[in-house]
Amino acid sequence: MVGSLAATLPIPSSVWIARWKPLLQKISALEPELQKLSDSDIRKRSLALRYRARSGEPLSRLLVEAYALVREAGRRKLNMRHFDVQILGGIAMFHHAIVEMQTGEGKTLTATLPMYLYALAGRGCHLATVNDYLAKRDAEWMGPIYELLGLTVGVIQTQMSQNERRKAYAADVTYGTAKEFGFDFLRDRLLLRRIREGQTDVIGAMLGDNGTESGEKPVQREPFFALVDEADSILIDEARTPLIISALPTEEEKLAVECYKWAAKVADQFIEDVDYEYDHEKKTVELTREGRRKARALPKPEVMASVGMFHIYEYIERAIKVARDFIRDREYVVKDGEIVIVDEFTGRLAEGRKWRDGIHQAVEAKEGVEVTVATGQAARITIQDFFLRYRHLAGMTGTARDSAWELRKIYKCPVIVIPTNRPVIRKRLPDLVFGTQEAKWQAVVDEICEMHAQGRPVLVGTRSIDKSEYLSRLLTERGIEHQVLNAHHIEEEAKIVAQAGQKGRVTVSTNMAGRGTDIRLGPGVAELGGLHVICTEMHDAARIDWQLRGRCGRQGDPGTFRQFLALDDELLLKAFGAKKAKKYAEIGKSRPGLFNEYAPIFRKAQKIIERRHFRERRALMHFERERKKMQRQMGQDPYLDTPG
Ligand SMILES: Nc1ncnc2c1ncn2[C@@H]1O[C@H](COP(=O)(O)OP(=O)(O)OP(=O)(O)O)[C@@H](O)[C@H]1O
Repeated sequence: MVGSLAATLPIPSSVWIARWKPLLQKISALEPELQKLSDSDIRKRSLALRYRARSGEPLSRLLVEAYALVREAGRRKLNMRHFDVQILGGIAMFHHAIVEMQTGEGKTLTATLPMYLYALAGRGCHLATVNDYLAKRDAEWMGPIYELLGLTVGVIQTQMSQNERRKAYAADVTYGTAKEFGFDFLRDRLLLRRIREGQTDVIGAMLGDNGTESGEKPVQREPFFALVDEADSILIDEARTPLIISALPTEEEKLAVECYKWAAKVADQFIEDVDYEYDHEKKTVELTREGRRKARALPKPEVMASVGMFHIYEYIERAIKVARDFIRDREYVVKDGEIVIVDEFTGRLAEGRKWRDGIHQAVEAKEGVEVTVATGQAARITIQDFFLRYRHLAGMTGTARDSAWELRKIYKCPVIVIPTNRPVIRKRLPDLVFGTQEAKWQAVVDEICEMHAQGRPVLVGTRSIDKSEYLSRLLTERGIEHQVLNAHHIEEEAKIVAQAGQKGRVTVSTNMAGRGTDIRLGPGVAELGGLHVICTEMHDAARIDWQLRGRCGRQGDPGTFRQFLALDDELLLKAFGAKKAKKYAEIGKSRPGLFNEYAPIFRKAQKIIERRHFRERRALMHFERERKKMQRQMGQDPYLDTPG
């Protein structure tokens, strides 16, 4: 049994690494012997290990030989021999750590080590990625390693049927998104309840055939080992909204749909400070007496006669809030007649996710797409609960240090920082603070032009799709050829990002578009200074800023990055509220030039928001915990009997 490192006090990464060095030496010592073996002998050695694991030998005793075999398989099949630092990362993940390895250090290859070792137990291992494309790419890329070692690989893709999923889960290792793993768990849970409630073949169930009359069976096995890629994104950023499967609408819910639609239509008739008041910090809308009067007077469809005025006020307030705060192509996109949330942290499309408290429906009504009902959840689970169900959990990411406390506290996973294979020579150019947005964007364009003239590739990160497009227009005006990525077409964008290191390339992207794709420098680019990354705004979390900055200077390449800021950036409004933000904006307008002396306030603002988000996540966890406790006492299933 593996001891959990998190049970002990935080121990510096360097101490752990020093402890694991002897293991690394033993793994390396096996190399000459393994290199002499034929492919079929390698497989035999692997199958012998599998036999020992399945006979109950602790996996920790098999680690040295297992990792040596995986290293040899990587060398033979992919021409990539796991670097020593990758072996150390693999050891750490075996011990339930979230490892921090910088961009381009080869996390995909590192993952094969713990995946293989845990897979030997024959109980299934899941590698959770952030999107379908990466799941497929990584499974295909790493497949030859597992195959040589006699293990099978499965991939889960969103559009797959239940049968295809079951097959993929039956493989020794399964790659898929965290979201699909979570939804499959919920669907299985619903199915098992149907089976239990007798809507199924009773004799079949008695024989242990967990299936319905139509032959349906759960797709997943008992959760055993999960390795989470981009662990901070998945375990922290995405953990703020639970995964939800909706139930069929009731009459009441159909009426609610009418109310959403009506409110969306009338929202623009309400005027700020006359009909309603807006609190910038809390982001709440409250109708004034005047506003309420207007709401009562407005004509309404007949069916709404049975809806109380108090509820109608709420529908209107929500519709106004959505009209102001939820901007298309920033907070969300409309894709195939559905609202898809753009993750506010990562700029990535969070398909399948929904805002809570009727906000999602209000946005649907605003965009005129089909309004899905808010209540009637059939099943739900939070990301925290889902991953905590695994017996063994580990993760990897480029940026975990800042979240170490939270990861340790919530997931019981220590964060271990793995040194880079080669020294990092990435350089930070001094931050620049401008008075206004206009001045900032002009300076961004100037810097792009300057770098472009030198032939250096430039990657520009923006916080939202509309800002990417705005910058794109400015660049077109200046005659600079460029590519814009906004996480709409993940696969194509990954290909474009892969080219972002070629001479003279300019790539504008919301922070995370094309994430997980390696940016290799084109010929002659290293001599010019490597890739230059421009960050046009600071994010709500420092971690996200580092994800973007880390895209230059990979694997010891040269590279630079610079942070651009403006005194009217949204970050300040979000952190300090309207009054203080206005003060800064006015200072910004008072004179031309730079305001670099204000640079520290941006980090301060970021810290305020980070703390606020953390409190929100903690509150969600607390609420879920209490709810589950209560439901268990009532004999209910906390994942299925969810209150609306
Ligand atoms: N041991 C190795 N030997 C040779 N090349 C390697 C090795 N490990 C990784 N690489 C190469 O390094 C590159 C980066 O790998 P990978 O995309 O897995 O990085 P990453 O750490 O996941 O980065 P990101 O943070 O962008 O996801 C790949 O092109 C891969 O081929």
